[in-house]
Amino acid sequence: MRVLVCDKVSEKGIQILQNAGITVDVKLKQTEDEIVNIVGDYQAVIVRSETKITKRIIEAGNQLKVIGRAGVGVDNIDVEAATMKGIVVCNAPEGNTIAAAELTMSHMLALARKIYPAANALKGGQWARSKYTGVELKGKILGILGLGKIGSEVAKFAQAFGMTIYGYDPYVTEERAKNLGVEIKSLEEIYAHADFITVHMPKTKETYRMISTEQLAMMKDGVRLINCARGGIIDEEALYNAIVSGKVAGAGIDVFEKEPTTESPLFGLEQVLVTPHLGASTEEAQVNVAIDVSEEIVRVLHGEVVRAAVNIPSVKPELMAIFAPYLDLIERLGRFIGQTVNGSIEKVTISYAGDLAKHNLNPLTTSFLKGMFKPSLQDSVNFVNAPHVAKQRGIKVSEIKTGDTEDYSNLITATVETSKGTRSVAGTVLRRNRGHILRVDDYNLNVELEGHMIVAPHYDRPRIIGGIGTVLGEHEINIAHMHVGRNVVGGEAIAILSVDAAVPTEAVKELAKVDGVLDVKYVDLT
Ligand SMILES: NC(=O)C1=CN([C@@H]2O[C@H](COP(=O)(O)OP(=O)(O)OC[C@H]3O[C@@H](n4cnc5c(N)ncnc54)[C@H](O)[C@@H]3O)[C@@H](O)[C@H]2O)C=CC1
Ligand SMILES: O=C(O)CCC(=O)C(=O)O
Repeated sequence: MRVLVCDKVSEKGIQILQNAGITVDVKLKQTEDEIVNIVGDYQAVIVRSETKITKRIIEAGNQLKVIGRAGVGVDNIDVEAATMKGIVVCNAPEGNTIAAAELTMSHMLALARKIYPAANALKGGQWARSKYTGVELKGKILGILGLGKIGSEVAKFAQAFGMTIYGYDPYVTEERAKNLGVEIKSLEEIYAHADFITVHMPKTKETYRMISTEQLAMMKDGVRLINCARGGIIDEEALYNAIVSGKVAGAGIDVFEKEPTTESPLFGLEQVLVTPHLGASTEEAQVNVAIDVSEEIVRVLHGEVVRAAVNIPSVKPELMAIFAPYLDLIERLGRFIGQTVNGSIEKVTISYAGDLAKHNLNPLTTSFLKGMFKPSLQDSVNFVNAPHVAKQRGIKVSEIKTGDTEDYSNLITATVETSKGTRSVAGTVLRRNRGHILRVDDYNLNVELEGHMIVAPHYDRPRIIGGIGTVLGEHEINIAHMHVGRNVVGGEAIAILSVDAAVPTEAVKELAKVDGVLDVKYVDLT
């Protein structure tokens, strides 16, 4: 067996592979074409963040069984293409947490004390003390967006410096935050009060450029920002303008929208401290992630149970035939819920009625959790780690089994309680093994769970559905199906629309303004 190592990883990991009888070829800084030409000879590939494993490479990897990421983010790997080809993608989710949290603190301290411009000035022959007077961290408010592994460590470190921590993470409960000593706040509150803001979430459709001109304007004058997560979460052009205008006092940036890069307008500003994606670059972290990913690769190549795969279910083969359509249905119900609830999730109850209830339903519940977390965690949540992620966030998960199904051979009902209310959905598998949603809260309907959907609770009165249609029409979005559920004439109702294209944020905002519409959620099930 042969492994191709495309980015520099610790020798300790390579030794693990070699000790398992695997031939290791280290070929760094290869172009996509070069990798396409050789990847057919390998069963496994290892990368860090630099090399992109594209669909072309995956398609050329005829013998590929596993792609290992020596680190957390798998956004440089086409996970969907790998999954389609049955290739396991695994990562090393924990080995570099401390390294990234410590780099964040380094940026924070360096920004507070203007270390970078002061050092440059001194080396350039200027002994300029008063120009480089800084601020203290003690007594300041730190806003942490994303309270996962790294965000939580940063919270602990910053508390040791006497900072007050405000946190925002839709997937973390008040209780978990309290245990971390973090006060959960809305984004608006953090923007209004924080002296320092640091981001620690994956790059998703939701987080991409989530800090841009509008958000920067809401921030306290003289705020300092740090991005050691993913390039693009803070809009680079908007940040540049906010620093030039004096609104933002400084920024520490480790990651860039385009990487690698040696050119950026931000590089010309002395208030900006930049590092070339060094979050995980400590000797310790590199040993940790290389060991973790190499052990995982050995497990995959030896056909053993994998621990940190981001794209495979763990269902016994004999149950797979029964479970397959329901695994897909329940993951979609989870994705639907994950995109339509308000507030942080505290409790999940899944009720299984019908023949399914005879089996161990753990994989199905796990599939629901995976779907529910997907909108925020993207590919870093998987069948192996979804229950662990729920536990980490203090979310209570329970299953109820009953033989009675009313009208369907199997009916799955998922109820999610959040800090802001409860949402319940029910679904089943109908013709051609397609998943259908049959109930949302108290409203009965029957809609195929796929593609692009809009969920809009509203008052049951004239002109509202017309208003929704007009907004979609103005955005050239075609409505494929529409279902309206109501219980009392003239009371509250819900509209579920299946549309033919993605709904841009602007259109969602306009839909929310239609008179009588109570809430609007865009659900992407593509
Ligand atoms: N600069 C570097 O070299 C490194 C960067 N990273 C990056 O740091 C980020 C965080 O990593 P971990 O803490 O290990 O991941 P994690 O998965 O433990 O935590 C991510 C957190 O972000 C939260 N989140 C998702 N969407 C959100 C939103 N819209 N608003 C607020 N919170 C949201 C999730 O609920 C989760 O708690 C990842 O993007 C990872 O790739 C990780 C290691 C090194
Ligand atoms: O491999 C690296 O150096 C980058 C680490 C990283 O960004 C991650 O683990 O998400």
